[in-house]
Amino acid sequence: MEGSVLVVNCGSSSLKLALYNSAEETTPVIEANAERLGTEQASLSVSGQIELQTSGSMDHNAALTAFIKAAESQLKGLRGIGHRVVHGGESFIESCTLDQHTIAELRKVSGLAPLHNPMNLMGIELCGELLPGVPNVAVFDTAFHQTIPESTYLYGVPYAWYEEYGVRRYGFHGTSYRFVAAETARRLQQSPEDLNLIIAHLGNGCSACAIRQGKSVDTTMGLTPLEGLVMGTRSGDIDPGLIEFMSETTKQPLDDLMNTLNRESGLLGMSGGLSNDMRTLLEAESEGDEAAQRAIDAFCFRTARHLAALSTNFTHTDAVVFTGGIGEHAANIRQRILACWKNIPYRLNSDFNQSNGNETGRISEQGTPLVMVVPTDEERMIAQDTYRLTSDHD
Ligand SMILES: Nc1ncnc2c1ncn2[C@@H]1O[C@H](COP(=O)(O)OP(=O)(O)O)[C@@H](O)[C@H]1O
Ligand SMILES: CC(=O)OP(=O)(O)O
Ligand SMILES: [Mg+2]
Repeated sequence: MEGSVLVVNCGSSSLKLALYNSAEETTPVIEANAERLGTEQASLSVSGQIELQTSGSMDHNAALTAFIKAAESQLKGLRGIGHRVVHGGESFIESCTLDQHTIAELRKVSGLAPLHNPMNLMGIELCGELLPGVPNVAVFDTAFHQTIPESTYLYGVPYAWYEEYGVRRYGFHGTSYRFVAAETARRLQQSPEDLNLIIAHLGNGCSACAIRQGKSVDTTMGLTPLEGLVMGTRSGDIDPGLIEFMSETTKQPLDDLMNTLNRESGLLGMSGGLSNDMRTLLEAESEGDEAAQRAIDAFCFRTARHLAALSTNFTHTDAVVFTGGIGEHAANIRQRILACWKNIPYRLNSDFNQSNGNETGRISEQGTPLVMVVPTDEERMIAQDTYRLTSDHD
């Protein structure tokens, strides 16, 4: 398929941009990676044929604007722009092209992914302004989880809440799971239909997913990307009664409490405000910081507990796969998570683990249950869908 496609992947505090010149390309011609957005320590780095390096105070909008300006000549005559959209609600079950009507529909579910959908919509609008006339495509995190059965996606609440308000578990990071499941099968030289996988996507947002024969059957995130594992700034699972208790005790309004659960909890909150970033916490821990250790220990235990729970979906698990920034790079964290999972004899090969996987991505000893590291590539998936949904000729 002809023409170039730009991919805009807005995470909660990151922005990944990639420009592809054809649908068959596995590596983009230009890549940009912005991290720690919304803080004083934000940075934007680029690889490929443009010059751009910025750091300091920067948000998603400033990073995307700087990139589009710097890459102006390469972005001429784009075939399409693919956007990651985290929450598609019940209306969007697969990738689609965007127009005023679909954008208005998306706005309605924005409150269900407060750290993401508003940024995703900002990216769509900014591209419409700075790159007018180019078709925009939305690729949803929720789409891959459409195969989760009702018994798994329902909460133990009145059924009318689901029927009337769409209260159910949706699941996120689906584009990542779609890529990693296919890539794992390719590396194992097996068909995805022959594999039962548990994938842990550990980045700023963290979730895990049970994939049976290529299809998502269970995942840890829910109605919103707040449920499940301990994350960078998000609490993950809590007792819902905690909200009433804290509201009555501290007289904080609901908005403030939700803000704390989304933006000031997780690794950041548990480390007493030290950091939401695993690299910083590991460094602090190695220097004897007890708060960092406490946060990391809780992160590892909660992750192991959820991975073990997901394994109830299978009679046999073919592989546990780590992905996302932490999953792909933090050997120490992978080792500690598996050490917390005591009823299965996972045994890592320390050379494989330290090098983030052998040639196939294996990190466990041969002859022991298979554990792998498989780097995700959400951008490539988004590019593929964008090529498919836009035409060869304008
Ligand atoms: N070498 C590393 N060691 C430990 N943690 C890492 C490393 N590289 C990245 N990370 C962590 O990965 C997380 C970001 O993950 P990433 O998947 O890139 O983010 P996002 O969810 O925004 O896409 C941060 O906590 C960061 O500290
Ligand atoms: C859904 C989600 O948590 O995304 P991210 O990891 O990019 O924050
Ligand atoms: Mg991410």
